[in-house]
Amino acid sequence: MDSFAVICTASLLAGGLYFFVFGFGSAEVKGKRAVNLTGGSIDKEKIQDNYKQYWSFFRHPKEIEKADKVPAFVDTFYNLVTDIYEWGWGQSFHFSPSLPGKSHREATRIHEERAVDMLGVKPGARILDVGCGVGGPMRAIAAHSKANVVGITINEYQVKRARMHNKKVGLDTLCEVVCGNFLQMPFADNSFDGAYSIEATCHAPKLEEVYKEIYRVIKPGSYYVSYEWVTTELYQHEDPEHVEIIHGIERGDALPGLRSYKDIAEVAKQVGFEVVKEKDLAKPPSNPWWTRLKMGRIAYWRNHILVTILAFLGIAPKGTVDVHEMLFVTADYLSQGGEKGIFSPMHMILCRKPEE
Ligand SMILES: C=C(CC[C@@H](C)[C@H]1CC[C@H]2C3=CC[C@H]4[C@H](C)[C@@H](O)CC[C@]4(C)[C@H]3CC[C@]12C)C(C)C
Ligand SMILES: C[S@@+](CC[C@H](N)C(=O)[O-])C[C@H]1O[C@@H](n2cnc3c(N)ncnc32)[C@H](O)[C@@H]1O
Repeated sequence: MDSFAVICTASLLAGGLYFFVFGFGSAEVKGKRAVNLTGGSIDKEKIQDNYKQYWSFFRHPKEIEKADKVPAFVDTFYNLVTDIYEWGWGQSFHFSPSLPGKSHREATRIHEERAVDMLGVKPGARILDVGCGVGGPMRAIAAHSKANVVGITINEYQVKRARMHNKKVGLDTLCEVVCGNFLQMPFADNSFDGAYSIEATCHAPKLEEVYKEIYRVIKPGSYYVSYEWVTTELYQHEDPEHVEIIHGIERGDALPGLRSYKDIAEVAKQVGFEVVKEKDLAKPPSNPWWTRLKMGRIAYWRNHILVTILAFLGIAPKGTVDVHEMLFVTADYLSQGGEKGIFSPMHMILCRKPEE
C-alpha cells in the first residue's frame, strides 16, 4: 500500500471512530462524555463490589423491608448510574409524554414547567425540589417561574454535579442544592411556599414518611405536586408476566417496592393534605412516554460496545459494563410496563396543606 492509501485508510478509521464515539447516539445534547464515566463518589476499584452489593439487596427481600437501609442502598445506586444517565439521557432523570413536533428536550421541559405552574407560585417564592438529581428540572423550573428552588438529594455526587451545572448556566443565585435524606429533611417547619417531586418519592420505603416531611416544611395554604411511579388498574398481581415486569423495574431502578395508584391519594390525605387533583399523565390523549426508550435501542448497543472497550482499556471503571447492562435490561422492562399499560411513571397528584 502506498502512503496515500495508508493516510486515507487511517483518516477513514479515525473519522469512523470519532462518529461512533461522539456522533450518532441518543437524542439529547449531553454534558457527559463516555470517556469521563465514573462511579460517582465510589472509588474506581470499588465499583464492581458496590454493584454486587446493590444486587445482593434484592436477594434478601427482608432487607428491603428494613426501611432504614433503603436510603444508603439508593445512594449506592445513584453513585453507579448518575454519569450513565447524564451521558445517555440528559440532566433530567425522568420521563415525559412525547409531544408531536417537539424534541425530547422540549417535551421534558414542558413536563417540568407543568409541575411548577400547578403550584401557582410567584417570582421570588421559595420552593422545594424533593429528590432533585443533578438538577435538570430545578433549572428549568427556576428559569420559568423565577422562584428560588432548593433541591435535596441523598447523593453527594449529584450535589456536586447539580451545583456545577447551576453555576455554568448562571442559575446558582436561584438554585440551591442540599445533600440530605428526604425522610428527615434539614429544613424548618412551614419554611417553603410550595414543593414538588419528580419521579423521586418512589424510592421512599414508606410514602407516608416522605409526604409527612413535605407537609411539615411547606407553609399552610401552599401546594405540593408529585409525579409518582405506580402500578395502574391494569396490573394483575396473579399474572406472572406482569409480576416479572414490575420486579424488573424495581430491581433496575432501586425501588423498595412499587405502589399501586390507589395508595397515593390515600397516603396524602392520611398525612393531612387536601387532594386537589389526581391524574395519570401517561393516559391518552398523552402520547407514549416510552417511545424515547425504544427509539434509543441502537444507541444503547453502541453505548454498550463503547463502555466495554473503554473498560477494557482501563479508561472506564470495570463495573461500568455491568451497570450499563443492568440499565439496558431495565429499559426493556420499563417499555413493556408502558406498552402493557400496567405501569406509569407520571401519576400526578396535586395536594394542598390546609390553612391553620
Ligand atoms: C426515575 C428514575 C429514572 C428514570 C430514567 C431517567 C432512567 C430509567 C432507565 C434509564 C436508562 C436505561 C437505559 C440506558 C442505556 C442502556 C444507556 O446506554 C444510556 C442511558 C439509559 C438510556 C438510561 C437513562 C436513564 C433512564 C431512562 C428511577 C430510577 C426512579
Ligand atoms: C430518578 S431521580 C429524579 C431526579 C429529579 N427529580 C429529576 O427528575 O431529574 C430520583 C432522585 O431522588 C433522590 N432520592 C432518592 N431517595 C432519596 C432520599 N431518601 N433522600 C433524598 N433524596 C433521595 C435521588 O438521589 C435522586 O436524586
